[in-house]
Amino acid sequence: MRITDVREKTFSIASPIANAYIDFSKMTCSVVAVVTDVIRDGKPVIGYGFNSNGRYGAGGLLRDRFLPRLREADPKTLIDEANDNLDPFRIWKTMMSNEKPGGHGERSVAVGTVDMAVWDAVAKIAGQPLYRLLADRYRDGQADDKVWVYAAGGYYYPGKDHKALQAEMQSYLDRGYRVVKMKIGAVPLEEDLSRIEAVLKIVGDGSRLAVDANGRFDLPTAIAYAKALRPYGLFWYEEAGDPLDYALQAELAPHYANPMATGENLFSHQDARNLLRYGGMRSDRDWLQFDCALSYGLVEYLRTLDMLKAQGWSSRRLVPHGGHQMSLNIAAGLHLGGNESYPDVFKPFCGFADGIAVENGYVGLPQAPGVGFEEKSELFSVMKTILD
Ligand SMILES: O=C([O-])CC(=O)C(=O)O
Ligand SMILES: [Mg+2]
Repeated sequence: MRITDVREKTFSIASPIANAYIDFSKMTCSVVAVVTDVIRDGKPVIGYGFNSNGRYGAGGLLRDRFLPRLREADPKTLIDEANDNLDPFRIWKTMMSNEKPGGHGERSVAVGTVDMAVWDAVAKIAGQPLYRLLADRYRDGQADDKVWVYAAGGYYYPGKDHKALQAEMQSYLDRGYRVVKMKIGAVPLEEDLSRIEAVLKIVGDGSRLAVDANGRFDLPTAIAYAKALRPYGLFWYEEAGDPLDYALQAELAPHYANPMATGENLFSHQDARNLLRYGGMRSDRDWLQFDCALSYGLVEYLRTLDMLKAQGWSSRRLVPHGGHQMSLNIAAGLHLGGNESYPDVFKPFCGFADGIAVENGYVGLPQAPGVGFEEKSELFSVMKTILD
């Protein structure tokens, strides 16, 4: 068994939306295909992966360093002999050879993208949906058959008034979501409060609305928002300050007793550990949003899960950023608290398999082998062009 080809192609996911920190007018996304010589249903098994929104495609890093290392490796060193499959851990080690620790930068995006494709291939070779394979290997066969998801949107874009924001949120509720998320921090506090109140008129209760500042605030601004948000009893207050400013997060906590969330821009288990060591995050109410696709993949995410356990955190406090099917499989197979969903933005990389509806805030998973990309026709028709 061997990898016969591995390819990357960069796609545009540009749109006019903006959060408090960036607009997405030039956003791109890498897709990777890992082609194997294993035949299933008369065809070679091909694993696919892509990187999450918010970080740009990693084609340069992939072409310069990570894909050549895989191509040059002795195929025998990439195999899991016990399971007669590819070995994601050995593949990860090969990709990371001659890489110094620390300063994680964005190579974690490149490696995370390949890692997704490798796990997709591994599950296809095993003939199982990925979440079942993960539950069998790591959770005594116990998988969740549905996953809690929330609808992320509420972006700023030119000309978007309260009415449009309310219509967007109403449409998420109409599609079965119970909790929605909106952006804050790109306009003055008073204006954000009026946007929030407009959305509360639609969702009814603060416990059904999360807000996301995308790391925009300094400590005084984060505290001013905390004080203003507190009475609403929101689902969570996300990424108030710079993702690496653990002291800010810790100093904010006493000002905000309600749940907070952060972690989407921490790309390694060491950075995640620093958040738990120094960020004042509270294991009884706060949420952690590490996204495997941006942070060295599931091989690294398993280390993060071990670290979390050692620090006394439940895996149910994890709700990954990114709204992709890979994290949905991880959530179901490894017992996370839920997953993000983007019903309308970042198409076609957002959303779940065709014909699987959100019901009362929960979504099921397709039963096809792999991550389930082939079950999402709009996405797969784009993904497969990488091999043309
Ligand atoms: O706007 C973004 O960069 C995405 C984001 O923060 C989220 O989904 O939580
Ligand atoms: Mg966010």
